[in-house]
Amino acid sequence: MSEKLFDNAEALAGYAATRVAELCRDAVSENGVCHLVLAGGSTPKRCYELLREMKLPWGSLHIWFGDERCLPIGDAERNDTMADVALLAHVPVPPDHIHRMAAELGPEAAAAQYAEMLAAAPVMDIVLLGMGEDGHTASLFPDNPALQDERLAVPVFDSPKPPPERVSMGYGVLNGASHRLILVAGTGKADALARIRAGETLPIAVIAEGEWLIDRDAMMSMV
Ligand SMILES: O=C(O)[C@H](O)[C@@H](O)[C@H](O)[C@H](O)COP(=O)(O)O
Repeated sequence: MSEKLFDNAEALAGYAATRVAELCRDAVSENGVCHLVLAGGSTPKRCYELLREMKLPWGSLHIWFGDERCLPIGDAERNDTMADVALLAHVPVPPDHIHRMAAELGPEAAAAQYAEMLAAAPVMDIVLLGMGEDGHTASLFPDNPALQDERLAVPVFDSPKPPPERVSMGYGVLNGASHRLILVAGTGKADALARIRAGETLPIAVIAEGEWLIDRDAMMSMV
């Protein structure tokens, strides 16, 4: 796995935005289109705010979501709401190129619908991922049955991180993508990073080769 270490979260976000822009341009110049999977949570927000200022072929981008929380449309805690506020409301991605998870329908119905959309979609070009303090990524949490679900999109119940019901892309889609960028910032993530380095197979450790972008706080336990 390739790792880049940053002095702070702002530097990490700045590099991540530049790298995403570069990969998007590459995909569009090669294939005429770029399928970009956004991460949820709080870490990527600053990256999205910086990305929206960049010159990108926005009309050629398709936006997907790595996971979504089963909350009403527009709920402030939804991952697509964060993406809208930080990025999508500010850039001219065609609305029909934004492929939202219908998480408001509940885990099973939303996962079935998104799995159908993914089955008709090409391989994702870029997947952005975060990591939780327990080593989860997207909504694939430790000891959760979703980890063994091989569907393209999977229902998630009993998430230890609220809300308990979610939908997530499965490992097949995440690992089948052309590029993965994993954004890890903050002292809260140091323990999970140390456990992964010690060989623990936390959910994010099952993610295929990717570019790990880590800030100094998250590396604290390594020094
Ligand atoms: O719905 C979510 O919460 C995210 O998809 C989740 O996987 C997130 O990426 C990690 O929990 C890290 O979250 P932070 O970036 O807020 O630390």
